[in-house]
Order: sequence, then structure tokens, then C-alpha cells
Amino acid sequence: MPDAAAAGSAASFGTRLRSAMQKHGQLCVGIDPHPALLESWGLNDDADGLERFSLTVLEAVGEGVAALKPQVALFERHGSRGLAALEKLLAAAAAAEVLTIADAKRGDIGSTMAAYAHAWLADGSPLAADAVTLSPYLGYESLRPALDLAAGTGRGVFVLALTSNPEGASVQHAGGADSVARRIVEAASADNAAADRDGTLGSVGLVVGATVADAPAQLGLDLAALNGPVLAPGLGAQGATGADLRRTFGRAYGNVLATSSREILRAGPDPQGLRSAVESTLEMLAD
Ligand SMILES: O=C(O)c1cc(=O)[nH]c(=O)n1[C@@H]1O[C@H](COP(=O)(O)O)[C@@H](O)[C@H]1O
Repeated sequence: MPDAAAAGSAASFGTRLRSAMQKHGQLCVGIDPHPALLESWGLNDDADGLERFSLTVLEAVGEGVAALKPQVALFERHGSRGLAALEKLLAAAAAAEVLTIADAKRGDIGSTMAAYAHAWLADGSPLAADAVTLSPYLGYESLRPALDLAAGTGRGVFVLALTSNPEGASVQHAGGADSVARRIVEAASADNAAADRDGTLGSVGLVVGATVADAPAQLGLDLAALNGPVLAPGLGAQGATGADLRRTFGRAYGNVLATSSREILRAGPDPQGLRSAVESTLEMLAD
């Protein structure tokens, strides 16, 4: 993150993301160094492999997309050395002013949540990213330490609302007209409405899978009223297309940040291959 933002005086995450989306399009590239991908790139499944993999993606496509989203679990597989590789990626992306979303899906009771928030959202933390994914299933309000810290440091959050996996519906659709997902969308919308916003996009985002088809409409979710970014995973490897995104998000589509990992990463390690995969995904999103 640029120094001025670290000092809390710069634009909010929502404003910075809006400007990155206007410049580069609505695509986030996921950095998910799965063992099979490392092998196909000719890299070892170890911390050095993770570092080479991550920095190759950053150098090849980082400055041509709105954001990068490292999948924290795939770094944690390698313990402290894996996390050190993630720290290097986050620092290199910040130096290049490429936005990062740490996909950590954290959620816990408030006192513990404060520690997670510090790890991913505090100025000076070795793992600080521009935004982090959060799981609200201990109650949306349990996330308050992260929501507050993000607001205070010019960072953002993406709260799971309707996840891309088929199992998610059993919890997220529960409750009928007053569904779990709807409560989360409404809580995030209220936070964006209450924030002292310096731009057009709030910094409290949601995760809604590109694969959820007409679930937002069926559940009566007003994603346009969120006035915040919607991170949409599920393109490519999970089967969703650009047309699915437009159908699912309707008038909220302009606030959608589609994210794709394996489909793009399979085109590496050749930087030109990665760039071509990004270009064709961006074309699909713009169609
Ligand atoms: O928060 C996420 O990014 C996420 C939420 C969700 O509902 N579904 C989902 O697939 N993800 C993440 O998005 C990435 C999708 O990877 P690909 O299927 O390879 O594009 C993985 O890192 C998932 O953990």
C-alpha cells in the first residue's frame, strides 16, 4: 500500500479499488499455488516454489489487473516459510502499488477477531494487505474489530454472503425471506451507508459467487444498494462465465470484481501466456 494510505490520510480502499477497476477492468487474479500448478510450472512444492510462483504472477499481470488475491491457505501449507513467501508477495505488490486482497476468510469472537484484524489490516503488520476476506458465521457484529480497523487504515474487507460452492446454500439461504445472506447484505450495506465516504464505492465488500445463478434475486438481495464492491469467484475452473455474472448481478454488475485463479494460472509460467489468459478473461467480462 502507498505510504500516504498507510498513514491513514489517503483514499479509502473502495475509492482505490474503483479507480483500479476503471483503469484495468473488473478482474482480480487469484494467486493459488496448488501443488499440481507448481508442478506444471516446473517448481517445487516448497516455500521457494511459492515465492517464484507468486512473484511471477505479480510481475506478469499485477499492473494490468484491478487486484491480486493470494489464497492464504496455500501459503499456510508450508508453515512459517510459506507465510514468509506471502509476506514477500504482499510487500512487492505494495511497492508496485498493486492492490491485494488476502483471502484468509477469518472470523472469530471479537477479542480474537481484533488479532486477526491486526494481522491483515494494521499499518506495519508484515501480512497487511489492502483488504481481507472475512467469514461472518459467528455473527456479522463479531467482525467489528476488522471493520473498524479497515476503516481507520484505508483498507477494506469482503464478507462472505453467498459463496460459490454448492454446500453454501444450506446455511446462507436459511431463513426464507429473512435469510442469513440477506442479513449479511443488509448489515454491510448499513456500514457503507454510515461510513464517511470519500468516493463512490464503500470499503465493505461482499463475496457472492459467480456460480450462484439467480439466488440473489430469489432471496431478495439488493446488491446495488450495497454501494460497495462484490467479489465474485467462480469464473472458469468452477464453471461460471461472463454472461452468468451479468445475469446474476444485473444492475450491480458495475461494482463486481470477478476473480479467477486456476483458469488463469494454468496458462503460466510463461508471462505472455498469463497475460493472454488475463486479456481473454477481461474480454469475456466486457462483452
Ligand atoms: O473468498 C473467496 O475468494 C472465495 C469465496 C467463494 O465463495 N468461492 C471461492 O472459490 N473463493 C476463493 O476463490 C478462489 C477460486 O479459485 P478458482 O476456482 O481456481 O478460480 C479460491 O481461492 C477460493 O478459495
